[in-house]
Amino acid sequence: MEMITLAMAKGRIANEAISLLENAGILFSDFEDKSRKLIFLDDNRSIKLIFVKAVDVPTYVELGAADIGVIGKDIMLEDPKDVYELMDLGIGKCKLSVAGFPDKNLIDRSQLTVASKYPNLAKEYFNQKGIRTKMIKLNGSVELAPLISLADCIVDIVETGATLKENGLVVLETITAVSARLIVNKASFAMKTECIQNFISDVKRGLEVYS
Ligand SMILES: Nc1ncnc2c1ncn2[C@@H]1O[C@H](COP(=O)(O)OP(=O)(O)OP(=O)(O)O)[C@@H](O)[C@H]1O
Ligand SMILES: O=P(O)(O)OC[C@H]1O[C@H](OP(=O)(O)OP(=O)(O)O)[C@H](O)[C@@H]1O
Repeated sequence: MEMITLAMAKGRIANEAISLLENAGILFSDFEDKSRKLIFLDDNRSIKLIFVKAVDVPTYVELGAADIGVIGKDIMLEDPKDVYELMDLGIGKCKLSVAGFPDKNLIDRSQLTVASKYPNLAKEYFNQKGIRTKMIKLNGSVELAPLISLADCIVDIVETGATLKENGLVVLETITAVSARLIVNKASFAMKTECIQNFISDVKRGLEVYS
């Protein structure tokens, strides 16, 4: 049988995705969360799991280095790629939000300095509201930016809200809900149709058990 290459990022999404695959009968018995290994085969040797950085997952899939990927919708919105987005996996749930100090009325402002890991998405969001932005692209600890007057507000992921709370910030606006998606390389979908369809049916079944 043909092998499918599946790309995902280590960390929170991988742990949930591997449990979901287990429910679908796709077992990665060799997988260890703490391992530094980057490639794992499933027990049936039909899926090759490769670990890449989250923002690189769509690139691997677009270029065909992976047939399938599991990736947060946030990453797809920030940097859309030419791939099929076939399924909402319902894991990695969080919200993309505008956050800042509770007393800031941002709606009245005509120009804002915004810090974010998602500069394209954030710029478009404020543009649609007629607010001009100076975007500051950060790669982590985004909540720090308003605290040290680097930005008026941030656009970032909020899950429990603990990071905002501990830093004296609040959600000012919710942009969109986010969850992990299954994306597929277009040529792979045409050439490995049966394999990929079988994988998707397994995952759908796994989702029913998982949820
Ligand atoms: N706190 C969170 N709760 C739930 N899902 C989250 C949370 N933070 C991020 N995510 C989702 O999980 C995906 C991967 O997040 P993760 O933190 O593992 O990646 P990253 O921060 O880009 O990676 P790295 O830690 O390597 O910089 C995000 O793109 C988003 O869809
Ligand atoms: O609402 P919460 O449950 O607190 O989760 C939100 C936090 O999780 C993510 O950060 P991550 O852990 O990826 O760290 P980072 O600062 O390196 O991006 C996100 O960027 C927020 O900072």
